[in-house]
Amino acid sequence: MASFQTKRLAGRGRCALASRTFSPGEVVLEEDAWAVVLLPDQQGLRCDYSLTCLEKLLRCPSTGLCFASKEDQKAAADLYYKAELEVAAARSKVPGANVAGAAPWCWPSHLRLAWRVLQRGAKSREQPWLNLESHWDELSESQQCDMETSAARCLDVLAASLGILDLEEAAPEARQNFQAVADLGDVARLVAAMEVNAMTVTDEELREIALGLYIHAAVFNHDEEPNCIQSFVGRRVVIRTIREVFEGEELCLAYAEIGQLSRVRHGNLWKHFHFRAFKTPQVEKRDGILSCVLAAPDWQPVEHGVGWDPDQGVLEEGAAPDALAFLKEVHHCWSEAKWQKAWKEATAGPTFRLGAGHALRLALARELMDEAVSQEQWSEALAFAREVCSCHQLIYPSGWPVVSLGWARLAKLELYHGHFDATMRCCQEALSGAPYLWEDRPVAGEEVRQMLSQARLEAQAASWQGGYQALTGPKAWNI
Ligand SMILES: C[S@@+](CC[C@H](N)C(=O)[O-])C[C@H]1O[C@@H](n2cnc3c(N)ncnc32)[C@H](O)[C@@H]1O
Repeated sequence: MASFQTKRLAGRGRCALASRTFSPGEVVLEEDAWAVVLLPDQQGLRCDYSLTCLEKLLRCPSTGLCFASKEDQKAAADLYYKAELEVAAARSKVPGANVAGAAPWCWPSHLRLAWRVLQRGAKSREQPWLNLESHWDELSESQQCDMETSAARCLDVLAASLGILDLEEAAPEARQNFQAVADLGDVARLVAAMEVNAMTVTDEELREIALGLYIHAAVFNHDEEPNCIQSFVGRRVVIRTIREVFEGEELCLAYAEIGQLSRVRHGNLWKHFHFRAFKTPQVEKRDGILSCVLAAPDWQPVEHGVGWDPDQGVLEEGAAPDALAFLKEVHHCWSEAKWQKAWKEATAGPTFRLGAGHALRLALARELMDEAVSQEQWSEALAFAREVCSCHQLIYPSGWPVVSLGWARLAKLELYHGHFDATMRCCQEALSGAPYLWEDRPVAGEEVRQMLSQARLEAQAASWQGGYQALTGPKAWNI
């Protein structure tokens, strides 16, 4: 039985409704991408097909695409790579003809994804994108015009990939493949739908690496308190429940960072997904923590804290002027990468300080932790890793992956410092907070379990010998 049924609900479009009751951590959907593209900064570092990160990749001289192995290259060839090679060949034979402008592998990520989706559809003569929400009617005329221009480019490239110079004279199979998807209006809607439906693919450490279209996962709506979470294993998405979900309840994901002030998140949801999100009591509470500024002499929160966002900086609306000036000063140091100075001002200033879960405090603690790790300053790294974990606990719901990853990193540093009880606590938090997280990260999960048993043994030995032994330093920083 399918885990969910798709139904249309007023004001929400298609929705995924649970077909039965689910326990926390159960898989509700596992799906291969219909198409994926690496983000520009990952090209040349990862396999274009499997998304594996490798030092040595096979590089295609015609397209610049890189692959981890001949098998990956072959799998990509069947899906999209052969078509892109045909485009490269057409471009080199007749410069400019039919394939004007930059090659598709140089296009912006969403358009590249649309092209790969279209190409696969032509080959299989299917158009699964016709069901996707595109918000076409809500786009401005100039946006629609841009989408149509992009659609025409996709169709030009598709024709080139099929060896079509003149449709009338094309080989019958190529012509039928092309005609199966050639409606310009539909392709323009496909381009628009990529903005709304593409999922950001992340690696084991939750870094953004690719964009993917997942036809079934695209049914899941957003919720401010989602009951499901997605993770990625190569090109595959795995969606799991993070709490108990009852039969008939809607299965939802978070489209945007929840450890961010709601006004920033809601603005982005409106801009990119065309719907209004509302504040829940938990969101109000989280907003208060993320923007809390403390004032001397008794270090009580100022009445209106000051929000901050890495892209938008200090958010002024409704803020107390002197607290605002304080945050601007800290932000100024942050923007100039003066992490230590910013941290001092933020946490040891005479008049104002940042609350324990303030968004800027978390951003600074993360920067300082990473910097200390890269410089192998392990006691600083430990101090900031602790800060990061305590900020996480205040901000994120339990079971959130970033929280468990934070605990796993801290465990490593605690172990290095011979703090075996703390290591055990961190490992247990990492493993129990989001047990499902480690299923998709078997190597990292094994590392956490090994740290836990090592810390247990060391703690026992220390209690017999009355002291701790020096340990070898953290090896790879891969969790
Ligand atoms: C990836 S699609 C999700 C499935 C979509 N409902 C459909 O009909 O295909 C994203 C779109 O779903 C709608 N949506 C998602 N979450 C929503 C929510 N919480 N409230 C209202 N609409 C939502 C918005 O139109 C959004 O652009």
